[in-house]
Amino acid sequence: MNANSNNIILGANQYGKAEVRLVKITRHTDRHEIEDLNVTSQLRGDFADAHLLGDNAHVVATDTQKNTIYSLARDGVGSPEAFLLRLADHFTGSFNWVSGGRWAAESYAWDRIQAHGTGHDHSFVRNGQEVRTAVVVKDGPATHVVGGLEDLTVLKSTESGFVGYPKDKYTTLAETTDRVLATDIAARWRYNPSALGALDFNKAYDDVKALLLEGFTESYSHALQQTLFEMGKKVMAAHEEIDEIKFSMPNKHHFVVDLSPFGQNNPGEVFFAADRPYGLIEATVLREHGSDAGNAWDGIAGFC
Ligand SMILES: O=c1[nH]c(=O)c2[nH]c(=O)[nH]c2[nH]1
Repeated sequence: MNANSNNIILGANQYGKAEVRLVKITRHTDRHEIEDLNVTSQLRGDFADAHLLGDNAHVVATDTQKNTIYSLARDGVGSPEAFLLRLADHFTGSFNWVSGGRWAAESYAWDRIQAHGTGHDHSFVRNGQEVRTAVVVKDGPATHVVGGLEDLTVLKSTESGFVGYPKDKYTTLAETTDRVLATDIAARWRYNPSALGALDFNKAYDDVKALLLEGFTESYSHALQQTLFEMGKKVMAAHEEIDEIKFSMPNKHHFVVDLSPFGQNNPGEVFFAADRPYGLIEATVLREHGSDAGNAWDGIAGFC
């Protein structure tokens, strides 16, 4: 123990406004567009005096951060990732003691209401399929962008089994070569920083989502672990700008109900869909020599 080991000092810190709900309607024509986000802004930099002395000279108020989110949205959102990058540039460019930060968004999709056979110009219905996520982390010169989605619920009614696992005195699970496989896909993917300038984030998002869904369907699943890896490999093979993808997926068990007390058979038709407990399968799929992740993953909870 050295003489100063009892000194108490300030460690990592960041602060900002969390969960700013923003709806942007673009009405350049009678056919309106809607963008719906939940945005969090957190600044990093020289904020020591605020913590140590109560001197707020560097503290860009969280209320100001909230107002900035709304003001920058006036010029359009575009994509969650592009919007967060604009916020990052704004704050680091406007205050020389702000060296970086973390900006995150969830976004919620809306579809046009189909009325009289066509999509309505200004009436929408929430598309509850999944929540899109985005995170921008800027620390000095490095900028990281992580796209993602969660709660994309999928199920395949066959072409899945689970056999060959170790059996001990606690094992009661019967092997099966035909079961229901269901999960809520949560995935986050990290873009190579050198690819950011040229990216159409909305196009990449739509394509990654489609590939994840295709990957889930494609081959016979020997375990959710195998299916997870196949899904990740498929995304990475098609998107060289993505260096890493993390998954967290519950195995939502569907138990075949014993109908024999009622004199009925049940060849995999009637299930008890248990909501808990569930298996929880998590893994990262990445390029062996991909870009350095830096601190891109800090603060992204629920993934390994
Ligand atoms: O796809 C699966 N992976 C597991 O690790 C597991 N464990 C279990 O009981 N069932 C399953 N299914």
